[in-house]
Amino acid sequence: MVFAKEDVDYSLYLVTDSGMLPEGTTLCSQVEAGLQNGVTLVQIREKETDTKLFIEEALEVKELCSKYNVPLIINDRIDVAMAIKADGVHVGQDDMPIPMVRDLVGPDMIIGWSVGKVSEVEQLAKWGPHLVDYIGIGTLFPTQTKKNAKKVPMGPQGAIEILDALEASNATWCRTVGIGGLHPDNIQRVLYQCTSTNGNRSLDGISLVSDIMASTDAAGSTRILRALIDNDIFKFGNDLKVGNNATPDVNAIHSVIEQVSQNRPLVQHVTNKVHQNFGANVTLALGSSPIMSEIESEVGELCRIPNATLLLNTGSVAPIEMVKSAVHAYNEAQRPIVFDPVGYSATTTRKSLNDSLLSYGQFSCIKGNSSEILGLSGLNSGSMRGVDADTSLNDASLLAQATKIVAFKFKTIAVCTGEVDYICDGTFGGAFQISKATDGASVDSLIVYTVQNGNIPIMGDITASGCSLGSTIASLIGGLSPEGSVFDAVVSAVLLYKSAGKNASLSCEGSGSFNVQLIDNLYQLFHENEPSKWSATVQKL
Ligand SMILES: Cc1ncc(COP(=O)(O)OP(=O)(O)O)c(N)n1
Ligand SMILES: Cc1ncsc1CCOP(=O)(O)O
Ligand SMILES: [Mg+2]
Repeated sequence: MVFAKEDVDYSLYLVTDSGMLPEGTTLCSQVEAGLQNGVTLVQIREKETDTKLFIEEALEVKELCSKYNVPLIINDRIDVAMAIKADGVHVGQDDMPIPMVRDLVGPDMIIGWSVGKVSEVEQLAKWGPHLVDYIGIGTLFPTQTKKNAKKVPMGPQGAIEILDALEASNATWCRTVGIGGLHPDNIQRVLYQCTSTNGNRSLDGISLVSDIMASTDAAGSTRILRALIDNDIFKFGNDLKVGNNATPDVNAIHSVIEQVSQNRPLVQHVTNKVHQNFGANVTLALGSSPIMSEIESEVGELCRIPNATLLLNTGSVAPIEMVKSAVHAYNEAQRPIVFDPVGYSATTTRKSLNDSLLSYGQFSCIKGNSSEILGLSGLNSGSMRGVDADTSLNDASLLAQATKIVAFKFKTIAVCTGEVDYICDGTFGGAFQISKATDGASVDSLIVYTVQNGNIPIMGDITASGCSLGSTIASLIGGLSPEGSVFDAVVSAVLLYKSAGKNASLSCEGSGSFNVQLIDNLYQLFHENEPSKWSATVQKL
């Protein structure tokens, strides 16, 4: 044992598989390319290899690892690990029980365990610090590498539950890596989102097989992974800076509207049928260009148009593959997405659809009614009648807490709508730190803002009024110049929408003319750009 357990660097953990080597490469050439370019830990995982060959290969890889001063872990085969004096072993839930493994390998060898459930964390905490040294949390995303994987991919939210369980059981010694379907397009998002709710813990690294082992340029692939982990390239989310979280003043709001007027964003709507026409008119009233496109092959072009923004309203009937392509394209182009999880938890179908999209992308803003935000926060499974909010849940402190949880869990700006709107910025400026999470900044330390303008019950008498707040937020975020503040844009959008709604409610004659007057008022308030005259108010809770 050359490595002190506490010094092991888990940040880029390569697991091997000779079954996927590209022509002209070998197990050793791929591992060495990884080691030369930033792999910090290696596991030999050769499911199809006979013992004799396994040992020969393990000894060769051991020599390479020693050359680069990187520890070597053996998968499944405790006997081989002991025979070749590897630095550690990795076992899963169906392999040899951990206490037996520790008895065999002694106190110094690193033991890794695959974990996918909170109960497994509770078990490792009961065993105490001398049994499991690190866990592989997964399967995070779908993967072709692990044959007959029993577990449904857990996504970042599943990993957060595991990190929370480690904190709850005070298993401070146990290091963590995520595994399963990890590639350059998702690792920064995973590292960013996967933090414990108390802000103390994030993943210590990522573990992967195919991205390096199946690569025709393993050196180049490793360099990309390394740069992403080290945050040298910052690639996910949007290219807009997040504000300092002070309550936006009239000047800040004026500036947001001015930027939108100048930049005239394209707002791609993937939304439900009821919202399509009204949402397009709201977008036009705000000096922006709507496009109600659900054509998969054009999202790549649309997201690259300057100031393009995606409003994703999951009441949509667009095919899930199209929606995923759109999320992927906008994330890759670093353009904002506003996510409206319509009817979250109203049915199991909607819940799993929304959960799968949420695990698939990074969203600049998540906007929902009280039932949707409560459901997403996990504080309430969301008693929803259809897609309308359950107004019996309008307890201010509960809604504020739910808004904070959603903001923190998804590292987004969360908006919970109702008579009072709650807004919370949980983005931490887009930064992530391996192992350090948010340095103790927790759900509880987030600030919630409320936007009020009295009750406007007629808002509920027209269709798509909630969905069109989504269009408004998307226009204002999308219209920002690079130095603009996303938080200011979200608050401005909520203030603008509530002020226009109030004005329209005072002058209309019924729901029909309210519909028209809401658009008129949005148009007038936007083009006048005198936020000091707006009737809605924002304050820190
Ligand atoms: C780092 C890491 N995490 C998880 C696994 C999976 O182990 P297991 O569940 O035993 O499955 P197999 O790898 O044996 O198929 C791993 N190997 N490494
Ligand atoms: C071994 C293992 N355990 C859970 S997923 C997985 C395979 C990960 O492979 P890839 O990085 O190619 O998705
Ligand atoms: Mg195993």
